Amino acid sequence: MVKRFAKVVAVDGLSLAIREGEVFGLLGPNGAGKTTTIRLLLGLTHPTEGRLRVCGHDPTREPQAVRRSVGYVGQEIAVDPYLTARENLMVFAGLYHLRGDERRRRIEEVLELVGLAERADDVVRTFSGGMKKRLDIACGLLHRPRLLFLDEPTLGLDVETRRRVWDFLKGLAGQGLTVLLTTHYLEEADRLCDRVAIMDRGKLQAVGHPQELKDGLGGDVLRLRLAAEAPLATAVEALEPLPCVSAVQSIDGVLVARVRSGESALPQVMDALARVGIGVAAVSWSRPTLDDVFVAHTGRRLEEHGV
Ligand SMILES: Nc1ncnc2c1ncn2[C@@H]1O[C@H](COP(=O)(O)OP(=O)(O)OP(=O)(O)O)[C@@H](O)[C@H]1O
Repeated sequence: MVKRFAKVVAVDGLSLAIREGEVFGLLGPNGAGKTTTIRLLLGLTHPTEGRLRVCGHDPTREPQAVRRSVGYVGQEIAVDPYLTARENLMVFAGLYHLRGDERRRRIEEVLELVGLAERADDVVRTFSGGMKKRLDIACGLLHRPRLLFLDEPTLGLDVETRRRVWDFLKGLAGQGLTVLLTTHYLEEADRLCDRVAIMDRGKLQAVGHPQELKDGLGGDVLRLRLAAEAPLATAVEALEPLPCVSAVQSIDGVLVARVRSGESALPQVMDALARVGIGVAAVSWSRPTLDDVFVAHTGRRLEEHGV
């Protein structure tokens, strides 16, 4: 599938199949094409090339059928802070043409599901960030969708609240709902998603279970901060021929080398750098992270972290 805007190819040859009941994450930096992908799936914009199907329907030709089968929760909190949780849900129920007993039943059902039944008649202004997000999600679940789209579900939430939202989303998926979310938080992709697709500049770089993607790199990742003024290109050239180094890149001023074992490679790496007169200011190594997977595919980092 391709989506081209005037000057930008927002989605470039994306091919994906999401499985029923999984939490699937689209992971990538700003501008990677994640939101555009969700807008395509919702039928809010149409592909320039290619076709897609959502719950058996073509969003371009049957947008109503797609919208009946899916729920959408945007980046911004959509609920009105001056209404109660129940009043907010009444507004959304109106959008879905739910009336009378059916409306009352569904509202009770989603309030239970998101754990807000006891706060149903409190104004949203008094809710925590996580509670507001859960109410937002409740609005997206009122029409009992099979698939829920979440655009950056924990953007701007603190770490503790973020974890609580993850647990809650895992619980929903455990009950059979399929969840497709976008994120640029590595930890979110790692902890929450059954599978992730790493996107960059509209292109799919890798798809798989987070652990599988990390294991795919093999070995350890060695990070070296060189002494001031040391030429990174020379350092890369010095390490490339070493048998213990399977790949080496300079990323944001840090030398990143993939090695079988950090501990055994380190002396050889230090020797090779010393031979070309390069000093090392700091060293660390670890098992690969999803950031390393991103680096391996794009040559850039998704998240900042030091050595
Ligand atoms: N309506 C539009 N018109 C022109 N360009 C667009 C439009 N929508 C998106 N783009 C461009 O397409 C690219 C992908 O944008 P998109 O919003 O899908 O990325 P994203 O991964 O969701 O990023 P973010 O995390 O910032 O939301 C960007 O370069 C963006 O500027």
